Amino acid sequence: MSLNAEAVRAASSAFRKPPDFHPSYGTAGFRADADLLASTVFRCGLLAAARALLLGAHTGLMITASHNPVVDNGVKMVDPDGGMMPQSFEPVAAELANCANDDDVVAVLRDRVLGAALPALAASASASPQQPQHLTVLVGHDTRPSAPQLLAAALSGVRALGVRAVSCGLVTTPQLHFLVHAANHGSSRAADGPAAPQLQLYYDTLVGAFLQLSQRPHAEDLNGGAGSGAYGSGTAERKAVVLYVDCANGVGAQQLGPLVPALRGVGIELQLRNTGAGGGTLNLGCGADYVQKERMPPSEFGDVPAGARCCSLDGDADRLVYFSPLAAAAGGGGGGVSLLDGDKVSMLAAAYVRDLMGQLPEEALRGIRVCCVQTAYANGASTAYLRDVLQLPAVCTPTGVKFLHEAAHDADVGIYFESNGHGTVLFSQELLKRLRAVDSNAAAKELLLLARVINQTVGDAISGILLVEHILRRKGWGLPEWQALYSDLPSRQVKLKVADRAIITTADAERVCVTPAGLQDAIAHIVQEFPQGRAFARPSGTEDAVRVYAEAATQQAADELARRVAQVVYDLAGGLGSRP
Ligand SMILES: CC(=O)N[C@H]1[C@@H](OP(=O)(O)O)O[C@H](CO)[C@@H](O)[C@@H]1O
Ligand SMILES: [Mg+2]
Repeated sequence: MSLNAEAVRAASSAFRKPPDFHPSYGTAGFRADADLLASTVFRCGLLAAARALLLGAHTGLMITASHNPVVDNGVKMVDPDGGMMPQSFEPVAAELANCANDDDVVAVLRDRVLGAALPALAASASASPQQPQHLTVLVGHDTRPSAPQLLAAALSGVRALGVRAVSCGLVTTPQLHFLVHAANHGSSRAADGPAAPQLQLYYDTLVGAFLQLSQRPHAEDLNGGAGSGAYGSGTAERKAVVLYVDCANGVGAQQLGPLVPALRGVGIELQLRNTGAGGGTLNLGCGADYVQKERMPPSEFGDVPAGARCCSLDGDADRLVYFSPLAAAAGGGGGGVSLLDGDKVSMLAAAYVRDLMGQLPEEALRGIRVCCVQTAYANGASTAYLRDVLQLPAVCTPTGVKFLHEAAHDADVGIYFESNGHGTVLFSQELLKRLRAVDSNAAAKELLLLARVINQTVGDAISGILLVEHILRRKGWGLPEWQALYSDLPSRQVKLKVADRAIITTADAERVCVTPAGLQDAIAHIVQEFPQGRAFARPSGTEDAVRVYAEAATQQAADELARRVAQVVYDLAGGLGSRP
């Protein structure tokens, strides 16, 4: 087998890179204004096909810009295990995306991507599974209007290397990751690759395990079931719970569809809002990012009563936050929300997993490590709860799921969530083996089912809803009891523009600025004026902006701390526009 340079060159010529566009592989892949992206997505198609060839396995591509505005789009690569492409491959991905012309595309692909592997591929037997026609790249996309055009670019890139391209159509990002994993593992692995995506397997796995958990005897409620939860006190008689779901006018609306009847059968009534049917715009005034950052109920929630149980997904349904609308102030001013963000989901999951692990026999636990992974954005109160109450080890990584996921993999139970609601719980193969060996133990059985409810490839809002609802039901809790696990420290996030955000470099999981000179000293100097103060600044990996985070003892102090830190960033890092 050799690279058909002519086929690549010819296909590439239909997807020219705009000369002034210099894409970089950011926190979650390439993202930009959708009009700029056709060449990038085409080249990611080449790259996903090349990775399939290099690894002799099916790979994936997801076209989405997640929580970003509808005019943006983006592309993320999925590896055969359903995880993200390794970070070591990012520089060459960026190099390929930045090639100025078709000849350079061919050269980078041949020399830098396939280079070392081509002789081995050529030497492989003719019927080998590495033959391109036996390998598939699964391509999914979200609801953005630019999706069809970018999908065509992706398919063309994959096919230029002779690899099969299969469109999965409209799917959530976590579903695409799941499908890629399923295509490479277990009974669904077809010799010729998956001809059609197996979404049914996704629902059967997650929802099937959730329903099994729901049927388990309720007498095992871990806290005796004394909460205010709509599930009642753990007795057989349960009231139905209503969960209002903000789908961000994104792909989650359609993909939650199959859950509605399934969950109704076990007393959970999903009320889907912002499904796109009402003409709303993707992520505009709605979605997990909006609710988490603005602390306001999303659009289409005007009639939802104060105190109701609500959650919010982002545009590609890999983030989840819960919330409850607060009563509007007298005089009509809109009430905010009582927010249960990714940190709260993480602590709920950690507390629950810890309880279950405590019920396992000694032999199952020997040498097993449970760990929680957070970023610098995690509320300080959650980190303190983890350390002082749960007494679980905590790891802090840079922003971006790729970092958290990797760190979580180092433990046997790795619980990771970003504050914005992106995360999951990973179980090691060793722990699953031990649990199977003691599966007459009720807690072991429950952990095994949880490992199926929880998407093991990537953070997943659908899977997150099932996890949270299961834990609340088991504990007999409503949102107030969950919220009371710990009280968040008041915090504020702001962003500002600078001439070149790359001049800000950081260390210590982004909690310290290394450059420009003097910035860290200035931030440290300001922070010490604020009781319980903590603040940091870092360049965004998805937007042309610098983000500033601050927390302090009062909201007013957190706001002031964020403003003061934004001012020194503006002064020392080339701020644009008016000074904060
Ligand atoms: C503060 C914040 O929410 N940052 C987000 C945002 O990254 P930035 O690098 O901060 O732009 O988008 C990422 C991708 O969705 C997400 O992983 C991350 O948590
Ligand atoms: Mg997302």
